[in-house]
Amino acid sequence: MESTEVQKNSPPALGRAHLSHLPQRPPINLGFQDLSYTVSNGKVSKLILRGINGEFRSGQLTAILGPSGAGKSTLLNILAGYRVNGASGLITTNGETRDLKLFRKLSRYIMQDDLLQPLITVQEAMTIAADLKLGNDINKETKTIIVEEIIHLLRLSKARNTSTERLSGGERKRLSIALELLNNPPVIFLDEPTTGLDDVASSTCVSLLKRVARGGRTVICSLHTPSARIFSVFDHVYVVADGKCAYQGTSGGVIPFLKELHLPCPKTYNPADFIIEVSSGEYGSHTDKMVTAIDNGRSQRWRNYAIEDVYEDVDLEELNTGVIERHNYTYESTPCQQFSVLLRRMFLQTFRNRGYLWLRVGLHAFLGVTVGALFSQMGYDASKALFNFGFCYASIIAMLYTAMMPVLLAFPSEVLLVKREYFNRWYGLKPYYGALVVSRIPATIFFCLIYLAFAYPMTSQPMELSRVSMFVATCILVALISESMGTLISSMLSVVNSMFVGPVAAVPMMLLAVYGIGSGDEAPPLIWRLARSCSFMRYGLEGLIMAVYGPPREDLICPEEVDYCEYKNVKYFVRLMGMADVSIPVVFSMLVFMLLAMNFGAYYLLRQRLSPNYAFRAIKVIGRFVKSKISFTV
Ligand SMILES: Nc1ncnc2c1ncn2[C@@H]1O[C@H](COP(=O)(O)OP(=O)(O)OP(=O)(O)O)[C@@H](O)[C@H]1O
Repeated sequence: MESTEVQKNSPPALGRAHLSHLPQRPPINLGFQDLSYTVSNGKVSKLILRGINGEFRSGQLTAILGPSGAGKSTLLNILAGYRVNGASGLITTNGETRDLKLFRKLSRYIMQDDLLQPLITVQEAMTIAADLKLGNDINKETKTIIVEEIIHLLRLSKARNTSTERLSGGERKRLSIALELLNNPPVIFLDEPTTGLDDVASSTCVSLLKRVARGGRTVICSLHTPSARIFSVFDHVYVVADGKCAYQGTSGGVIPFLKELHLPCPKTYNPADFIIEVSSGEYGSHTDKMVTAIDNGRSQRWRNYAIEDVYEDVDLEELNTGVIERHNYTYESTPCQQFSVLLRRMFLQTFRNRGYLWLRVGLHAFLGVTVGALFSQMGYDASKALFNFGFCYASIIAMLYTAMMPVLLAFPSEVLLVKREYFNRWYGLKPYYGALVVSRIPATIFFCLIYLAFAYPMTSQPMELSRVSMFVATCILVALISESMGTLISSMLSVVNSMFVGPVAAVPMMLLAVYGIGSGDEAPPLIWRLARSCSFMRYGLEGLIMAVYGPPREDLICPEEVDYCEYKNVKYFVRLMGMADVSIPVVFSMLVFMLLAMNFGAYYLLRQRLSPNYAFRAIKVIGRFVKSKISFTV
């Protein structure tokens, strides 16, 4: 109903005016002078950008071209503020020194790899992004109109109900751009937006970017080798060669520029290919000549050469009023709104992943039945008390692995997505992390219950409500802590490293949980007692033993065929396990404390991964230095 209304409202012709409902932003001209960038990998430093200059203007579509390894991505990363350390020189916005913090709020960076949230449709992705990025100041109807305008502009109407993982390469690229257009950023950086697209898709994508630029935005793309047709669409071309500026001006100015340097472009040749080949040294070393002719980017001589497309009609003032400082670039939505939108998105993705959900249901049921069968009816059997202890131990190990492993597998990829959204200021990290934790709780509880629904009755554990609740609560807490431990580990590591570190880090936890058990009242040495108090598995095990054997419990039943049952008396058994002094409130307090500590740790590491503080940057530098010292050249 709503969408038909919007379609009726949406203007038939597409153009700049279509984005009329977007929040207004001031135009930004981005300049840089004597920009250099050095990377140091411990042993040697490498100068990648060498004192280059340039200006990228509002309303124009700019291409950064150059041979492979020339420094295009580096320049883009530095201008976007994605890389800061090692850069020197002056970067300006509208003639004033760039305030990086403010600039980050103004600009959006669309990376090459088109990371998109899975399991949601294009329409849902746009609506969720609009809720996050446009906040409550804009009403629902206006948000719908904005979403429709952008969907039309980027020609995504046909794919609106397609899930993001089923989109074609071109559609993914256009959706990435559409998502970032929602709050009308004045500066948009795109790292190789045409990579992986065929000629037609590349051409469509670049034409759309030009229309976006015409709306008063500064659009800057790094490109590899554009076709002649695509090349001619760009208003401004900036060629990087060996870290220096080899040309800056219009695309039409390339041939005369090279002709002046006695480098005539063959008639049938693509000027983009030709200038890249010349600057990569294929026709001899002409780079220095080009750099001198363009004064390493200072010369504006070719800036307006043969401009065919007159865009004075674009009323930038009308669309973009005010100066940067007058705009409020804090998050458009409150942390509570961000939390609720993100939670909605996470629940939607969880429920959509039906196959995976059923797999987990099946695996937990299988595990419950297997463990239940292995320890069948041992709960009241005095001759099998030690085995029943084994059941409790097996249960916390099952909770550890079933909760931690999925996180270790999925979270490293999720971090890359979060990095993109966080860098482009969709939301703050606190609402994101809060939503992440809350969204996982129902599934974790549900899977725990499936396991216990089989394992607990099959092993004939006591059916008193208080004991059942305590057993269930302990298992759930252990699963939640394990999940947070998975997040903590995988927030900093790749999938491969997480999958190695996670299980290895769990081993000491498991060993410490049972260290010294069986020695009765005799306490282990202080150091081991301290180490044991760091293991959440220990408290988990104590919680489960107290749930099944804690006082008041009558003696266990000694089967007739057994002559003597040493552990008939539950109190004696508990004392022998070294758990006579275990206090249930302490066990639960420690589990809750460890859950909080693990989550704070995971949040802190995630924050450092996304925006490292000085200490973490120093650790990274030291790490790289150590790595370079211990690396051997074969
Ligand atoms: N952290 C780093 N350590 C060492 N060298 C680096 C680092 N980052 C970039 N470089 C080097 O800097 C040069 C420029 O890299 P950059 O990625 O900017 O090139 P590019 O022009 O985008 O290349 P391509 O078109 O192949 O992507 C390359 O030679 C690259 O090896």
